Amino acid sequence: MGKGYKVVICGMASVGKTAILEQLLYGKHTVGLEEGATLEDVYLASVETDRGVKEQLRLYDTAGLQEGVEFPKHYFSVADGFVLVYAVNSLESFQRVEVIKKEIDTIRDKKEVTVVVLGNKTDLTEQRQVETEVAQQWAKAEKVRLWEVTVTDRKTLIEPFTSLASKLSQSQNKSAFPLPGRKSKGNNCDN
Ligand SMILES: Nc1nc2c(ncn2[C@@H]2O[C@H](COP(=O)(O)OP(=O)(O)OP(=O)(O)O)[C@@H](O)[C@H]2O)c(=O)[nH]1
Repeated sequence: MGKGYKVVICGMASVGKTAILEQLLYGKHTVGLEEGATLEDVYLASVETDRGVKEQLRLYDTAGLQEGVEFPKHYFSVADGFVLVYAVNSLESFQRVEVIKKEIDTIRDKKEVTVVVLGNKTDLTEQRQVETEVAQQWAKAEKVRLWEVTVTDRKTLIEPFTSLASKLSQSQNKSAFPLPGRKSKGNNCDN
């Protein structure tokens, strides 16, 4: 078992942050049910990386951001990673993710953080306001990975969190004990 990582889930209100976590971890969210707005909840998850190692993630489900309210800065000091969530049926929620990503970039000089982006609610095809192509181009320019997902299909949620856990463990291993002066021969034993 590896060390734990703190991951903050953020985005506008009602994009499905809580639903994603409940569905991913317990497979039990029923879409469309009215839920109270989140203040902050912490979920503990054990996620398998692409190397087959289990990593502990502490997932902080944050309060949905309201119009004109900034993302609380104290999360920046605790987070090892971020999951930015928008809903594909809300252009405003995508624009909000763009803003949060810029804010995260301002702390990157001081700290290494991993960011992944989820475009949720793809089942609402008729209501789509954010095109896949536009979102993916933005993600490419920002050098982050973006997945379109829907809580109605739990399978879509697995890969983003596996990828996140893998990136977190890679980046921390990279920075934990650098070996000055040694060059990788491409086939080194690191496990
Ligand atoms: N159709 C559809 N509805 C979804 C999906 N994901 C979430 N919802 C619904 O959207 C509503 C809001 O979901 P929440 O998980 O409460 O959203 P949130 O982002 O945690 O909201 P706050 O706690 O206010 O920040 C709920 O009724 C969910 O069932 C989805 O993929 N498709």
